Amino acid sequence: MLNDVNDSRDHARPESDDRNDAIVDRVLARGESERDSTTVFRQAPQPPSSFRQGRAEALQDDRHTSYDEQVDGLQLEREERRSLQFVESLSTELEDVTEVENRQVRLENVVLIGVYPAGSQQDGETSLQELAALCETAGARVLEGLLQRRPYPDPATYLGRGKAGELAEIVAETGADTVVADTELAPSQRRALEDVVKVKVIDRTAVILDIFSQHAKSREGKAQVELAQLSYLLPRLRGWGESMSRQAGGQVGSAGAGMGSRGPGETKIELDRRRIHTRMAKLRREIAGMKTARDTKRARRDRNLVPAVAIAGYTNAGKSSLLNRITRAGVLVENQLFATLDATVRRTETPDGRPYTLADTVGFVRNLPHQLVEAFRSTLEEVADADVLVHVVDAAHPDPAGQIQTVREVIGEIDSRHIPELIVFNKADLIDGDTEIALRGLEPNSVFVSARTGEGIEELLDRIAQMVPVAEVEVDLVVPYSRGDIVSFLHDEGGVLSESHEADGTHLHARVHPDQLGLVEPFRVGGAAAPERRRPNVRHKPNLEPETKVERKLELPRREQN
Ligand SMILES: Nc1nc2c(ncn2[C@@H]2O[C@H](COP(=O)(O)OP(=O)(O)OP(=O)(O)O)[C@@H](O)[C@H]2O)c(=O)[nH]1
Ligand SMILES: [Mg+2]
Repeated sequence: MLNDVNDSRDHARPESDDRNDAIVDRVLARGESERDSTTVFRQAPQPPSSFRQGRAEALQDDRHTSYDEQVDGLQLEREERRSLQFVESLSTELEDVTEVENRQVRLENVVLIGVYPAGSQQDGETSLQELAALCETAGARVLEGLLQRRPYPDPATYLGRGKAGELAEIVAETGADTVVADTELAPSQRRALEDVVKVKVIDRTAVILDIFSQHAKSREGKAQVELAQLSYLLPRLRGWGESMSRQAGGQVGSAGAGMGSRGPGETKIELDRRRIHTRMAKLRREIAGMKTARDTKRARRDRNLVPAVAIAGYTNAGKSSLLNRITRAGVLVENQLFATLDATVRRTETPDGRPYTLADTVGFVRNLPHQLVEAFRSTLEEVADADVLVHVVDAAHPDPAGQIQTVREVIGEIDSRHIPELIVFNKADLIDGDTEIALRGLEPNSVFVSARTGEGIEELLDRIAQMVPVAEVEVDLVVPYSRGDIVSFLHDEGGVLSESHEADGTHLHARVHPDQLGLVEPFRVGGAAAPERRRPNVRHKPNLEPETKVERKLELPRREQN
């Protein structure tokens, strides 16, 4: 776990204050000279607690989480995760401050790199900010971010030759031990870049896989992540072991081996391909088995005709917070990317008392590794099988349109574009009027809410209620000619499927809302109800209290009889 054994740079580092000053100086100097195509947006690292605040876009400060705290049943898990982050020293073991400094728990200090084509600097920066948030979520500390403007990445070293040399200097200056590229690197690019910068090089996909492997809790989630990691590693087997052992000094396979190498770590990497294939096949079988159990559960829900609403959206948009706000479910809320990996399903009701299920789901992210989409397909089925998608968007994010597009792409990948979608802009407490107008222009039918303040939640619930399909019952009726009011009522409500006029009255085959069953009951023939089916809720009137509704229906025939 301790890296002082292997890494001589640690010993050579100045005291942290000096180090900060040096980095501040360098960043400022670079900012002034605005060296050609390299942008450095990263500020100097500060002490861990404040380091997180007000920077990487996906992360906000944690000061206001108290309302989550009250309802969150998973504080323990949260504490456990927090303890993984920013562990600076083993202060209980050693008294001497300087020694403590040197005996850092292995925690990566990373430098980020990205390449963007001319004209998309903003995109490049947003993406790099997000990569910073991802790295921090994985437990690393981000020292610097470099962007190079190039029409396309260098096929050999990703960054151009010259920039790669500059990167090597920065890595040496900052004492970084890992470089993270904002892309999916080809295995050969990674090796070539490692040879230049002399430290471990990983890519965005490896970071995301690492977060998933740290956060996976359920058996199914763990199996899915391992499968995704193995399929990512397979084409990268050659050369990986060699560069890893160079970096980690031969330490392999432990949780301390760092980002990109946890989970099925380096010991597994050394397995030959065939054994990896065997393992993958086994995982696939296991996942398929677990999927059957999940399907059964869902089928049971289906039989009860409880409509399903899935909360989908970009990672960190506030999906779990919304679920908590709506159902007081106690779902883990974290100012972290991919806090949620297992779908949580809760039962709740519309304001007029119709039950539906509400599922929290895994967040999406740009360039979500396709191995993960593949592996999480069964979890994503919670989305695919939903009757309504509540698509949560972080209103305060710099690029909400990009997030919406990314989420819709993934929704498309799992063949779910046909599901009615409600766009919900969350974190309304953080935006000003102009932003709201712009967002309304982007998505005119959207709802604005704040899971934090509760603003807009009632409107959201009404809108969901309008979209939740109504379970309907098909009935056969013989209505005496004296009760033409019933026949016209059914016609008005649009539920008549067939109608014929016989000697004993009007024979009707009709679909009725369960609330109307009492009304038609006296005229039903054939006993048992025909199978129920769902259809879109076109007739539902959300403002009607249940009592009023029943009254109205009972009154209607009587009144019109006379
Ligand atoms: N200001 C503000 N912050 C919010 C609001 N809703 C959620 N947050 C914060 O946003 C962060 C992410 O919230 P989560 O509910 O974990 O987001 P998520 O979409 O479930 O994220 P993943 O599970 O990681 O995909 C947390 O720090 C929340 O406290 C809101 O309405 N206003
Ligand atoms: Mg969540």
